[in-house]
Amino acid sequence: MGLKESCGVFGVFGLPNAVELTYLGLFSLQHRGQESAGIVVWDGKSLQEKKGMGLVSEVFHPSDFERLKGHVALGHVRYSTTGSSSLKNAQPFLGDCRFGELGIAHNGNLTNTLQLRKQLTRLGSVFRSSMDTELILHLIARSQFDNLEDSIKEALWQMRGAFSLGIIAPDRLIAVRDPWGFRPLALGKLDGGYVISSESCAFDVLGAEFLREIAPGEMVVIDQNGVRSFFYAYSSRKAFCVFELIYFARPDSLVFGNSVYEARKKMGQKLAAREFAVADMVIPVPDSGMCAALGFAEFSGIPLELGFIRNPYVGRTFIRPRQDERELAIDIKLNPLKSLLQNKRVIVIEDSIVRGNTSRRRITTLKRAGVKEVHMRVSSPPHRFPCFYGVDFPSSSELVAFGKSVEEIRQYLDLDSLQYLDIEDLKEIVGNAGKDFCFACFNGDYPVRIEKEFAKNALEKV
Ligand SMILES: O=P(O)(O)OC[C@H]1O[C@H](OP(=O)(O)OP(=O)(O)O)[C@H](O)[C@@H]1O
Ligand SMILES: NC(=O)CC[C@H](N)C(=O)O
Ligand code: SF4
Ligand SMILES: [Mg+2]
Repeated sequence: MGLKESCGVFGVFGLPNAVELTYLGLFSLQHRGQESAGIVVWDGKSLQEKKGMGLVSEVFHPSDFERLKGHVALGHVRYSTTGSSSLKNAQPFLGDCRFGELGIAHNGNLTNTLQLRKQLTRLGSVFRSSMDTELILHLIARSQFDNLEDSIKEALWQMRGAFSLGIIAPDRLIAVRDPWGFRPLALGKLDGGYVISSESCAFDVLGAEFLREIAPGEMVVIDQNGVRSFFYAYSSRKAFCVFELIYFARPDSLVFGNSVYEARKKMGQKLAAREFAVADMVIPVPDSGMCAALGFAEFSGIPLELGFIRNPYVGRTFIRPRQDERELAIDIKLNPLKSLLQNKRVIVIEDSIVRGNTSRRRITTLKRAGVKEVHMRVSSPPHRFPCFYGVDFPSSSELVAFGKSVEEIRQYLDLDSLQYLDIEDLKEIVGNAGKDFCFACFNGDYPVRIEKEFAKNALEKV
């Protein structure tokens, strides 16, 4: 995992070991964000927090579980998309207002960030972070309503773009999904309490029961009286992020009504249905190419082999600043199995090619291992446009497929052949002809308008 992620949100209501459970939940969501992590707990009097830079295992220590006690907790793992990767921007983001202390955990990206920041600054708001997430807290605090739930609603009415939120308040946990439904968020039950999570895989680990996904435009309030839910807004256009199914989410999660594992296998099957190359074996690029490769091999009858051996101790390849160090890190992560590959014609299954650096390097190492022909099959269409909804994809000019035909990409990557998943096939796999999904990074059709001047560091300079 590494090049592109989204954040993870996890919360617990009504269980005495809420912090431990949230820690375990965040562990299962680690693939969604590796820059910083945090947990906030309601201890009956106030909100207590622990946040830090790095992985969940690096941020929390046994002593934190002694100090942080309570039955309501909210956690977050961050991959920055608005604002720098720094401690001031670690989440959940806390603030004290007339409704008491609030903590917000956000997955997504607001698309009217600059407009809201200008508006709030004019009203006298003072900011502590450079995140879009902080704007939400200010909007709630400034609401005309005299109760928290209506104030949150009023804030939500002013927000555009992608936001799956967990909000912790005195004795309350609130979960919200934006009306387009860009990012996932699910509700579960554990013993006498409730849990919310970006992905259902975290429920399985805790032994929690998956109740349902929170719906687009829905707000769920959990307190001593149980669970209440209502719709605060409606959009006829839905925009579930199709890339959650292709890459971000874990295969053992259920996202947007789809089993991620099954969806990925089908992507592989669709690729195989259009296959023309003659090959000795199919090899996945671990980790995320695995499920599609299974589907491809099953459909085509070409044997599946583990041509790349994964070093389980290598995580984040992208933090190496220098190109030569990056290449070394890529090589350390996956090593081609020479004895298997020598003189063979292989079909390599990858889930996506973004900048092309990783893929180019992988192909070089395969050739060095003696592979005769490398045919690459990608279980997504070519990435030609940036994402503004919670994934830090590079600008168009950095995308290897931008302005290039598939044949030009093939030449650039030095492949014997290259095929991408057809966008129509992808739409068929996700159901309802893809009408409820966002495909903007593939086709440039942005479901929610983007501010022209937006940049990841836009609030850094204001
Ligand atoms: O645009 P490129 O530079 O060619 O990179 C594309 C690769 O990056 C991602 O994998 P990554 O190694 O980050 O994580 P994974 O182990 O989860 O697949 C993705 O799955 C591709 O394999
Ligand atoms: N990837 C995300 O969901 C990021 C959430 C929020 N926009 C931030 O930058 O912190
Ligand atoms: S642009 Fe791509 S990554 Fe971003 S929300 Fe849409 S489908 Fe997902
Ligand atoms: Mg990969």
